[in-house]
Amino acid sequence: MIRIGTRDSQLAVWQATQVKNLLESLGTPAQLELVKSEGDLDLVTPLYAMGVQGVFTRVLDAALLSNRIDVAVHSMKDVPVQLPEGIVEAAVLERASCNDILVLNPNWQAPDTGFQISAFRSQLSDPETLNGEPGTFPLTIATSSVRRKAQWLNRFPGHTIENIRGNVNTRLRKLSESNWFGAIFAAAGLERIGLRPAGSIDLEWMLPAPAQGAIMITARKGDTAVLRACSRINHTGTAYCVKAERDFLSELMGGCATPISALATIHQNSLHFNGSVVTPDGTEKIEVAETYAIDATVAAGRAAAAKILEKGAGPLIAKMNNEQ
Ligand SMILES: NCc1[nH]cc(CCC(=O)O)c1CC(=O)O
Repeated sequence: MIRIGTRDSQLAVWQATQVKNLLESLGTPAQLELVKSEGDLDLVTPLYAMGVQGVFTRVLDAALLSNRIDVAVHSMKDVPVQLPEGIVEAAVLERASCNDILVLNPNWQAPDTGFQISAFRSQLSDPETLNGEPGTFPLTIATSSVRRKAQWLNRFPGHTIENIRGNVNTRLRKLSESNWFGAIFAAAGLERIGLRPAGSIDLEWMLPAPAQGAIMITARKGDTAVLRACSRINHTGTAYCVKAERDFLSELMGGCATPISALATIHQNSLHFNGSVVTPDGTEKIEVAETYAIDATVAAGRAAAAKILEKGAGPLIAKMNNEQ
């Protein structure tokens, strides 16, 4: 019997249940153990200001190391690139949507100043930078992610960003009780639990967090039976992509508030890698877009990091870290 540790939010339990079902479909019985995390208990402090890595993962790490659970299931983007001593990656499930989406506030009051919501909608779903005048109306958008804030302000410099915290259910409620235009969410988080509101807009132009939309299973190092069972539900293509994205992040990372984005996808025999570094105020952005042969994937993330440093990302990251 494999004991699967998970946070107790609806999304976390859904993800852990996926793992349980997959393991059981291959003949390994499993049960869920629900654990509360600091990231869920403190709903006021923005994540980047909590000052530590792994606010969502630490409690599960402790439960693993003290043998109260056998595996932990995480949204992979919440897992620090450096795993604690004694804990290893056991498997990555096939990635769902990696997009960020804008959920519109159903109670937002349109101003009577000629703001064209339909025109703005088509700007938002346009993957390319627009010619015209993007987002000249000063909207307020909610997110507590410095990465989303940076990319939003880079595209819509006149907008205001408000902080919003909590699991997806809490954030949807806060949005509907606010006067904000909308809030940014990971598509995967809402879609998995059937909460993606009709009319939400996929932000194709916004580059996701490394490993967004992927589910990671961790286990104790050397726990051979558990690691073997998990390896059978690993999705190799996803594992390659998220490894490249997290290698890129770990090569560049200086502080936890650095808005670094990355997305790797596999097409036939190549791995396409897109990465960016944007200053938190949105004024400066450096991007890379590279294609690597699939057999070079082990090095793809580091190669892309070297490329973006060549393009001048180093001083930008250093400047942001100094502002912490
Ligand atoms: N940081 C919180 C978090 N961690 C994982 C998800 C959603 C699922 C995913 O991206 O894999 C979310 C919610 C969000 O960003 O809106």
